[in-house]
Amino acid sequence: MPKFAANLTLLFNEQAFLDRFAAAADAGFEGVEYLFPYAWPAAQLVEALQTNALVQVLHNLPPGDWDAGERGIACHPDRVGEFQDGVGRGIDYARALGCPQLNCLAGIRPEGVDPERALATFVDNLRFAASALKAAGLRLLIEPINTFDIPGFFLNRTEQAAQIAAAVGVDNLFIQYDIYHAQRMEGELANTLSRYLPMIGHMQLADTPGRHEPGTGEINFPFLFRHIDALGYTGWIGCEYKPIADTLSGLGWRPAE
Ligand SMILES: O=C(O)C(=O)CO
Repeated sequence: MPKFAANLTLLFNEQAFLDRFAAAADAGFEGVEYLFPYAWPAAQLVEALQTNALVQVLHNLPPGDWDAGERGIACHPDRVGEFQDGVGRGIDYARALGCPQLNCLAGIRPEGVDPERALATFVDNLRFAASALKAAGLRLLIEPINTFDIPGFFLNRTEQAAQIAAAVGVDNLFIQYDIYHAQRMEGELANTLSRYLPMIGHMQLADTPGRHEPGTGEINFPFLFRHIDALGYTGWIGCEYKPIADTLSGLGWRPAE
């Protein structure tokens, strides 16, 4: 049986970030994930986890300048030193938070960098990161992301991720399979899960269209959860969706009194 984690980047975002831990616990979650811990002292996050009896199941390595539109620098040949420094920072936080795995965002291939060079850079950076994480007892993840949400993102498909993981050739690199991204990019959810499950270290979910909660779009989650169960997946599934009520209220909708 998989375990569901609250993604605090997207859920409970009517509350200040540090208050979302209590909201997640009140909602019944036992695990949380979020994009980046780096804006907060690790001690504050540890307190939020411990106070609410939560475990941290995932966060990302530093992504470069997120506010400037960067979505990872792992495929950027001119940022290798910064990437390696980020690996150390990501490990420091993971150790403090008790987080067992880190996702490495591939990044958007820079203008003028050919795909082969971007791929070679990504593979080398993953090999460096996997070695450093292994020494810390951590797993490294790579996540295919759809090109509608992040045009130009370097990693988009499950088979591509599997080939990259094979090229890196380490035993602590796994795929972060986001059901939402996979549906938008390739479909074939059940068969892909069956084929790649041994390489999948973490899952995330949202429905599409809209990236809202299951049951609001085209994905048959009851079937998919039964399938994931039958495959024997016992890892975490991050609930990484925008509550549809938030979206509707932004459009002027009000719940019935
Ligand atoms: O955008 C996403 O789906 C992510 O999980 C980024 O880490």
